[in-house]
Amino acid sequence: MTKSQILFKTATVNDFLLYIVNALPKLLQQVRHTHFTNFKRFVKIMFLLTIITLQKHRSVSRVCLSGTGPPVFKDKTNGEWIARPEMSTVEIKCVACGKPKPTIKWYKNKQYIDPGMKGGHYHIRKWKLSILNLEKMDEGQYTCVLENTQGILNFTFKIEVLQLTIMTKPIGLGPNNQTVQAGSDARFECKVLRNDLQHHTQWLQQYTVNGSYRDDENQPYVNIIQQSMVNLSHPEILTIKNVTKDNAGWYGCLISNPLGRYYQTAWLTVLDEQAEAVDIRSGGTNDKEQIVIYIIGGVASVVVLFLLLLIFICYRRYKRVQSSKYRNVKRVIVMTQNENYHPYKSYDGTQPFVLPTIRIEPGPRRRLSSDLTMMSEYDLPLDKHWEFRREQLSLGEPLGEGAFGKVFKAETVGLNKAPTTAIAVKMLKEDATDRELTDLMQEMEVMKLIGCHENIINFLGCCTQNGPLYVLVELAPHGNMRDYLRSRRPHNSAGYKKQDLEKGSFKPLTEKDLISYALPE
Ligand SMILES: Nc1ncnc2c1ncn2[C@@H]1O[C@H](COP(=O)(O)OP(=O)(O)OP(=O)(O)O)[C@@H](O)[C@H]1O
Repeated sequence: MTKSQILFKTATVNDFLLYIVNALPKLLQQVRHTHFTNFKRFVKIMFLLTIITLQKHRSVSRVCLSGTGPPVFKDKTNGEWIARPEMSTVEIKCVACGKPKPTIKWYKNKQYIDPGMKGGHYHIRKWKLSILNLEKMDEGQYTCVLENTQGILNFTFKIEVLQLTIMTKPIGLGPNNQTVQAGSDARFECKVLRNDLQHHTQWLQQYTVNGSYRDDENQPYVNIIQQSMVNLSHPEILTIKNVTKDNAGWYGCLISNPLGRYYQTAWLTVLDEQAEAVDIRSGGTNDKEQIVIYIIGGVASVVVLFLLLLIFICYRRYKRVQSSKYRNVKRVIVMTQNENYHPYKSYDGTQPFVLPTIRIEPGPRRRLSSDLTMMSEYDLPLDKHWEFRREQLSLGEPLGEGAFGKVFKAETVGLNKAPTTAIAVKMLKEDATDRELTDLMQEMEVMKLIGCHENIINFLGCCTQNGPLYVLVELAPHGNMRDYLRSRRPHNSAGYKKQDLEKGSFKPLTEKDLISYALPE
């Protein structure tokens, strides 16, 4: 036996034990499934030695008989139970004699193993079955069946795959430092993160000798205050009930197994009742501060709400003022003051006439009587000479529409001392603009300046007050000239031929008519 080997001579079942190797990693590189990062430190590895009990050899014959006979084992792997470590190779053989020469078949757990199957890790060659790179799943019963015409022979091996595991000392977590009030309970916890073997947990309390926690050999002075026992359900937890100031100090958790130990200490701080009282007082102070903070927060919220309300009220008032301003606006038609403007004189071409303009002025808007369906937002200048009372006017059918105005047929009472007179009334459309109003007024002013003539449609008067602007003109009984001429145009558009005109059912214009229109009377 060398330093790195151990030899068991004539091993017996009593040698079935756990063997722990304390070695440098470089000596252990041959062990499969081992990986070491620190090559300087010694490590402990545990091996399990398994002892296999052997069966008696059955009908194994080294010499084959020459005569006819059933299969007989000539050579066979010893034992029924074969244990091999993972990743190793196992080889079992069943060599048989017999005449005729027997055939061999292999079965795993009664399942036939096809010798022609490729890619697996079973290799069957003559009388041998080899299993390469053993895995846990290869465990099972392997049977060889030998057969000839004279008989049949079989044998079953049980193969077991052993897992080799590197085991370590326990790995733990905790305990942590604790701070508790005197009279309450302290609780330490020490978790076992890894443990490969049965472990033992102890809780130790360190004490001082001459003010020191350690002796001359730097070993702590300790008392065992709790350890694993059958009736202790949670040995990893240490509870110290009703702690006093004397309980303050170092506490250690010791977890040990055959490979080593884990030891960690934690400090217990015990607060006395005075400190608690101080704490309560400071807690009271905190409460007061919180109350002050709540009060300030509440007041601030109220102030913010008040400011928001104020802003809202101011905004509403502003909007009201704005809208009332708008409501009080009136549009005033202003005729530019010009002493050359003489509306009652006939226009001689030398005097400029004034253009009406619209000015927006603040002031209450005048409300019209309800019988006037069309409201007027305008203040038109009163021209007493031409102003006609609306009451003496009754509107009739529409005559036509222009670009900005519409014309209605109307009857007047008392105009030019006639009982009733049919006239045309020109007015603005509903959606007229300021510009269209001034245009209509301008048209009216021009007619006033032109004066009266028998060959034109004369201006008769106007309604400017208490309602929309009406411009009263003479009625053209045939409407406008274009429509009048078009409605009497011959259908063939070939011109006015005397014979065509006479044949027509309508009353077309004659050449005489056309000439009479062209010539001034
Ligand atoms: N005095 C009138 N007698 C009978 N019908 C009229 C009279 N004045 C206007 N009309 C009819 O009303 C229509 C519109 O007249 P209006 O004066 O508003 O527009 P226009 O002068 O024809 O066109 P624009 O306003 O675009 O210059 C005319 O085409 C005509 O058919």
